[in-house]
Amino acid sequence: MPDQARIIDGKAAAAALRAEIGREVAAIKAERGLVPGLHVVLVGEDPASRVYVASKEKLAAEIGMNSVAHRLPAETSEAELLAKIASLNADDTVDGILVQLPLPRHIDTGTIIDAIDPAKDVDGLHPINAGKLAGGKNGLVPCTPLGCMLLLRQALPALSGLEAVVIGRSELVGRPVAQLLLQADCTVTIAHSRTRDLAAVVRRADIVVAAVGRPHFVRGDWIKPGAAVIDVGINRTPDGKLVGDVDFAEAIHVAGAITPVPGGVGPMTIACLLRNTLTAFRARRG
Ligand SMILES: Nc1nc(=O)c2c([nH]1)NC[C@@H]1CN(c3ccc(C(=O)N[C@@H](CCC(=O)O)C(=O)O)cc3)C=[N+]21
Repeated sequence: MPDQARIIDGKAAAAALRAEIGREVAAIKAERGLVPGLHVVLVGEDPASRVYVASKEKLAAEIGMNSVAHRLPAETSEAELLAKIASLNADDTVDGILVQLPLPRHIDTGTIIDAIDPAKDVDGLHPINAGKLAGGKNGLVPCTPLGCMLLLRQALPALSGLEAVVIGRSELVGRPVAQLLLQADCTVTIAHSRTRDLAAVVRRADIVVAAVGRPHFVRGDWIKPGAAVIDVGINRTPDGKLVGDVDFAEAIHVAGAITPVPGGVGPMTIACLLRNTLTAFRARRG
């Protein structure tokens, strides 16, 4: 075995995926005069959210989509946000709606997500889409889990029968990525903060997906030699550096393949948002 893991280049994979979507958008425009539309709604001034929304807006525009960011003040009421969503639901030129999370505390996230037309829910968070995923019938699938699977398929020729351990059980990542791994015929374990002897559970895994939100949480000696490691964590250290949930410096000497942070799952998440917008366009407008 080589003494260093293959680094899975999410930045390159995301650029290739965006280029492919861009070609499809151009063909739709040429053949039908239609432009898929992505609308991102941001409430408030959270600096990280502003950066993410600007990046989504820019990348959607770059591939020729109609890209609109709706920036609403922090004091926007739940009723006002619901009215905004209702108007986007009713607008036929809107294919994808993403409400950037987290929302200000006075707005109930579940109420807002439930109000999005499931056919336009490019985040894949609406209970209809989550329910379809749990039943193995995909509607719109959450972007980060989709990105994880695309990166995993680059690292491994076949997933069927492999042991996968997902660390984290969030609605946004842990649960949906576990469903996708199950669809790929992996044997799936969802581990979390109450899991006993987590290190021993992770050591069984041919595939590790770390989505806990704690810097350097997964240690090198938890990794089975040769395993594929997908690091979903985006943690900012006190000195402003981005680090994942996996101790990369340790894990790289044990894993067979590993995603870096930055440059791994993050860029794929945004590329998959654009892919979902195209998927929603096709499902709605043929
Ligand atoms: N409704 C909703 N859907 C989301 O999908 C959603 C959200 N809200 N709220 C916040 C989280 C976070 N998220 C990221 C997307 C891309 C990068 C990304 O591209 N990261 C770069 C680095 C960017 C940097 O330098 O800050 C990288 O990992 O290489 C990170 C994080 C989507 N989220």
